[in-house]
Amino acid sequence: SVPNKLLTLVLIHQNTRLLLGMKKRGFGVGRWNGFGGKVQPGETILEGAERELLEESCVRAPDMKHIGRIDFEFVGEPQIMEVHVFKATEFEGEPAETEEMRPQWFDVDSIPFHTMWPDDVLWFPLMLKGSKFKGYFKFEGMDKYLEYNLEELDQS
Ligand SMILES: CNc1nc2c(ncn2C)c(=O)[nH]1
Repeated sequence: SVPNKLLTLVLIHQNTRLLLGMKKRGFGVGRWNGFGGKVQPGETILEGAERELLEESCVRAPDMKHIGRIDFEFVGEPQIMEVHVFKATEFEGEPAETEEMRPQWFDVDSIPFHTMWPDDVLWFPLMLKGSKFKGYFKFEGMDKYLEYNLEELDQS
């Protein structure tokens, strides 16, 4: 049994637009996604999310809130990826391209799901409407999930 790999994912959702980044290298290269990465030793998950957002997009989002957790299992890999999802509405600075990501605004009605992780189309609606959620996906390779569960959590 291997401890989960802690990862972060930050979405900036401002009125009818959503900030995504085109991943230029590494895990998920070639797909639009939120900003994030590994949580480092000695930092909280929130600190990791703030650090990755700044590193990958050049903006800060002090009002980001934890809105969900999705565990990803990949067939044949013992370590589960525990992704903590954060959402912000305000940000400071100008989104700018970095070595990791090329940021771009999308209208919430035209999110490029065909060039994103296949699970995103399932949980993005929950993220956009402000629900808190918990999910699990079992992937076989990078393009197919074999099973999943996804639940909205009570806000009360
Ligand atoms: C495997 N699916 C998936 N993985 C992600 C995502 N964001 C970061 N990581 C590591 C995502 O949206 N889907």
